[in-house]
Amino acid sequence: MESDDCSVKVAVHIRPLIGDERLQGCKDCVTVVSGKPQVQIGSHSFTFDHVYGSTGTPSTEMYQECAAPLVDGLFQGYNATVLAYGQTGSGKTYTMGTGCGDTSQTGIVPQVMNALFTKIETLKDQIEFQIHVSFIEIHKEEVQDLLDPSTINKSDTTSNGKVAHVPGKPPIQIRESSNGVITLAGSTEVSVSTLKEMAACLDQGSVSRATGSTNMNNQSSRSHAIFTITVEQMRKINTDSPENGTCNGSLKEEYLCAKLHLALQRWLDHELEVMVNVHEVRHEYEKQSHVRAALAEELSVLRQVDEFAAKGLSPPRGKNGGFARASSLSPNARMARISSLENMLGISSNSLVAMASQLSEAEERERAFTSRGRWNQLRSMGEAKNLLQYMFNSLAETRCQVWEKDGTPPSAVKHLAEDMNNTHSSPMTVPAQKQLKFTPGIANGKVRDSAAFINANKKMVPMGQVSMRKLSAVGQQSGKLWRWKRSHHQWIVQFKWKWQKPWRLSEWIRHSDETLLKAKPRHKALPNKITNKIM
Ligand SMILES: Nc1ncnc2c1ncn2[C@@H]1O[C@H](COP(=O)(O)OP(=O)(O)OP(=O)(O)O)[C@@H](O)[C@H]1O
Repeated sequence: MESDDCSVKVAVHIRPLIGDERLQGCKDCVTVVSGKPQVQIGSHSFTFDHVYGSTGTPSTEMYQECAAPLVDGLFQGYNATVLAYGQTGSGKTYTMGTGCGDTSQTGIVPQVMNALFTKIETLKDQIEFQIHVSFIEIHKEEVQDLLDPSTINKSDTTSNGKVAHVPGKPPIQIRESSNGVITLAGSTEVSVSTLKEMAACLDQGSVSRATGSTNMNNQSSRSHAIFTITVEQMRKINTDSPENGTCNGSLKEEYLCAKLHLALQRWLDHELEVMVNVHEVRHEYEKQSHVRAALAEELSVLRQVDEFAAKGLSPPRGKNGGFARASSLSPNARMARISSLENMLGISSNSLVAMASQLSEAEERERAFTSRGRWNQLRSMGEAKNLLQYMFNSLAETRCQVWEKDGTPPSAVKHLAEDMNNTHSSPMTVPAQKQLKFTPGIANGKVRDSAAFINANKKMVPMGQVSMRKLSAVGQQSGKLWRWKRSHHQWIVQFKWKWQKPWRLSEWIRHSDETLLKAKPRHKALPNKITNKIM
């Protein structure tokens, strides 16, 4: 933790005694070791990266030291999470500044939002930003959407001013896609463009949170809450934005193309979520069913052995290894194992019931998509990426044909290619390379290897002609369901970085452009089906 390279920093925020505690005559039990980020409780010392409050660093410096670097990192392509952890009443809501009170300006989250929009203001001429927020809570092991408009509109206000959730609304599912991305399927993502709009989402979600009182906190938020800010950036081609109508037609076309790519990627993400989920849930369900069957069998053997023992008989030998193993246990060990198996089976039953309902929901959604042709053949994120790559290549080829028809590529396009090259040396707009993953393509090999693009022997083929076995061999990453583990109260604010996708898209565009500038004209017509899909 002491190394500056460590990506996890831990800070302690010591809150003062509050009214009730003073009335009860409570005394501070934590002291800060002078000049060190260290606290002492009795004879124990604990060292952290920072200590705020009490006689440590003033709390007002917490944002600057802990959260501001994360906001800067966000603009350089990093994801970040701020997590408040502590027992009930320890000050998480206060520190994060999400309560509807006096910390709504000084807490971490409002300060993050301020800094984010201040920075965006300074960059808005070069970069187009799209910002989304989502706000969920995990309450009684269920994930609730705090920004769901239907819940908010139909919700009842309880006597303590809090909004009760609409009963019957299905909780959000947490999933890990096959490429390791955790998603909250179906959570509301609100698009915001101003600080005021984002603050309204935070307020609205905070009001909707489940609350109750605990021995330590009259106004305890009885849930884990996650406020996620997603920032997508699209580098503007030049300051004479096509939207201002000051650039020529080709440049504008390029700009629209880039936007189209982004829209396509988003749409595809959504489609995939449906497909990948069914596959993953089914796989997990089957695995869990087998585990459960094995546990049930072991329990039955142990009970039989117990019955035999109670009658003073020895259990049948040689039936299977299970009887021998069970008989070798002492009566106490057998009892302990029986009780732990009963427990495990109880838990497993519950989770199987939940998974069965997830599975039937997912299958239902899958059925709703059956009329959508080739998308239903996709079984993993890898396959989808490959298909997407194929579509981008097709799009690039269309552009190639347009240019061939019009003669040499317009100079604006050359500038665009240079411009996109230059983005790789600009620290402000280039994401961390390490976040990028590359998947080999089905039709043309790697995108980077776009010699295929000019090699007529390696023709691109419509998806319908590509064997699904080949597809699955390429995109073979099996997914897992991500399980939420119960832990202490937590408060998380998350920043997700989505620059990766537009960046990759611009990489593809750039690459196609470079190829076009070098390549000889091709006369191969494009598969209409794919072109239509894109347009
Ligand atoms: N640094 C602080 N200075 C003054 N008062 C504070 C501070 N931190 C917390 N408090 C007060 O302590 C009480 C409990 O804080 P808070 O509700 O933030 O706790 P919590 O950890 O979010 O609790 P829960 O997990 O039960 O929701 C509140 O009355 C809050 O105003």
